[in-house]
Amino acid sequence: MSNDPAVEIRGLVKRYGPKTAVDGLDLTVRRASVTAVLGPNGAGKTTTVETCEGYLRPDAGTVRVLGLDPITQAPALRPRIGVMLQSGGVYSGARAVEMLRHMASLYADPLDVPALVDRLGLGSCGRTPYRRLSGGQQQRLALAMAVVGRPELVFLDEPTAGLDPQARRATWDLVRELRADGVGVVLTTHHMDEAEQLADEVAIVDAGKVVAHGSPELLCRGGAENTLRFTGRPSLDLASLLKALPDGTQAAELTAGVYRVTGDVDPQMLATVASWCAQNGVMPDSLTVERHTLEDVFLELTGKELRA
Ligand SMILES: Nc1ncnc2c1ncn2[C@@H]1O[C@H](COP(=O)(O)OP(=O)(O)OP(=O)(O)O)[C@@H](O)[C@H]1O
Repeated sequence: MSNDPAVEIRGLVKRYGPKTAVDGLDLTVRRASVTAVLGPNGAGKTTTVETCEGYLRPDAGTVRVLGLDPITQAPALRPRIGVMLQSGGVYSGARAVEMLRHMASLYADPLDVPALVDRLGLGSCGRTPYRRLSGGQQQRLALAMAVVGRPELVFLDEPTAGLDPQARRATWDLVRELRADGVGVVLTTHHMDEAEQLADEVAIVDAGKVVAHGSPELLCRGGAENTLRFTGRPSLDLASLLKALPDGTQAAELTAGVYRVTGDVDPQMLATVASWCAQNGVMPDSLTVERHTLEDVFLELTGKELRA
């Protein structure tokens, strides 16, 4: 398999009239990995993904998908990618399984349609016209259509929005299998747990730019300091504790006997605090490490106000 990136975006700009939806965005997506694109409403995620899919022409910058230009080399690219749109993109009168079979027939080496129908729980609605499917069934059919051709790369726009927990799990399992089979997956989501569960890389987009990019672990470690809390007797001498800890660490007594230490919380810090407690005859009733979640990092980077 090629080591070239699955997607390479440099300086992408996309405007709708006076509105700049994407504003100089850079992003590289590796092959055989799952990249989650997160961002507030209107951040430019769908616009970016649709540019990669060849539905939108960039106003500036370059986009390469599997090494190809999605606009000028669309005929070569289309058979190699799978696309699941937010709106489904399926003819409304078509029956679910017929549609999927038709899609499969367009590819040289498609997945087994009955097995896929079974996987995604679409068996009972196989003869139902698309417009009569429930929202969740439409989502699952759109996902099946995106993957049936065994693409090298799939774009999934909010694949689990509105799905029940079972369908969500089935979708996650399918995404993990795609990655294991060497498929690159780019998904947009508003579910932080989905990104934490599935993504090898997370790109946080705000106001048309990538404001953070890395593994969920890296973002949670680097984006914000973590916290250690412990309880002991009131009025401990925190100045002496801070002397034992690295520069930049902070400590506070939140309420009588409840302490918070903020900084680079690692095993060494934990050991230092425990040893300081031992030297000072303090028996902590509790000692907990509070890690920042992806949601904390997301809110820190993109703010807490609602977007228009
Ligand atoms: N066809 C269009 N015409 C005019 N403005 C548009 C069009 N499509 C998107 N926009 C605007 O561009 C900006 C980015 O939209 P986009 O759909 O890419 O955001 P998003 O990050 O996918 O949002 P969401 O999370 O709500 O799906 C928004 O301000 C949106 O209103």
